[in-house]
Amino acid sequence: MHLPKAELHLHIEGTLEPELAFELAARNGITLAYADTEQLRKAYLFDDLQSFLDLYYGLMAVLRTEEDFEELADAYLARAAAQGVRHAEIFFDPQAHTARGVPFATVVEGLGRALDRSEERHGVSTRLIMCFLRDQSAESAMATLEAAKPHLHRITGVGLDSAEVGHPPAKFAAVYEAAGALGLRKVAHAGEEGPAAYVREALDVLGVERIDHGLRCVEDPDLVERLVRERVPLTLCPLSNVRLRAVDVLAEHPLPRMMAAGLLCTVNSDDPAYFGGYAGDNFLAVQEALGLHQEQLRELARNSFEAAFLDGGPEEEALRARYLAEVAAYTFP
Ligand SMILES: Nc1ncnc2[nH]cnc12
Ligand SMILES: [Zn+2]
Repeated sequence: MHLPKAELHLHIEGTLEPELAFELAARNGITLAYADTEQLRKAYLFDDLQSFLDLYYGLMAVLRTEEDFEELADAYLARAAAQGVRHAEIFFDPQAHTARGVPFATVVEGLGRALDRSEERHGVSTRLIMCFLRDQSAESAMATLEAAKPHLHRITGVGLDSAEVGHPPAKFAAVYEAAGALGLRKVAHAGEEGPAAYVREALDVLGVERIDHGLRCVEDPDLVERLVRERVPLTLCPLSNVRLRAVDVLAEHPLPRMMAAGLLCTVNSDDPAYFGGYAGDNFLAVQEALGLHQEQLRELARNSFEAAFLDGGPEEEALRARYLAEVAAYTFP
């Protein structure tokens, strides 16, 4: 049995496995540029974030109907549950779909159908976070927030993803302010490929509560001290960092140093279909490559529930307490 954990950094479109991509392509009459799943998998050799994003956005062409999004999310939840995920806060990229003519409602209602059944079917509680694509305009982000308004009962928060360098958080100050006014929670990718200054800006200008990745904060000791003091959670994604060359090899990942510095670290899978593993696989990989002890793994699991958006009243707090009790009671094999 896997250590119980929350997954807080997971792009649902990044869970599209080659087998499902071909199935959906056939169903929707789309021809992929790859002969088969094997050839597609061979294309998963990335030099950096952009080389991944090109493939990731391209393959989304197969996602067209509510059923497609429902199947995608249900398949992820089944896999996550099998690796100990008890709570998942799931990102989606509405602009990557609306730009292809797929309505916002199709995406969110399709995902929502799978999420509605998740506790019963998979034993996984869920939240949905819509991400703005930072390499698109601020106006497009604002229009996306507007399109989300009829669906806010399904959406917990907003995030910021896609190509980071050259697209600093401040570009999205107005849309984050508007999202906050609607009661949405705020997170943002920062310090994945971009500098530590982007982490600072995400906190100061956007008012985010968590930083997605945040890896490059280690280059700025004052920032590390602040993140520790303010207990800002970082949603790290170790296998992603290796595949996108943010670190050379997993054995050199700064996770142990970051934990030792007192940072509130969590371990997540980012885009597991592309980066070689789901949440449990990431835990196992850091245990092996970095020699983390069992109590450090337990700390990561505890952190994941502490950083989760499970503070919306007594029912959510009770759920969080139950998950934390499961972590405390877990015995390693
Ligand atoms: N790791 C990542 N960084 C930025 N944008 C993304 N979109 C999907 N995965 C991403
Ligand atoms: Zn990400």
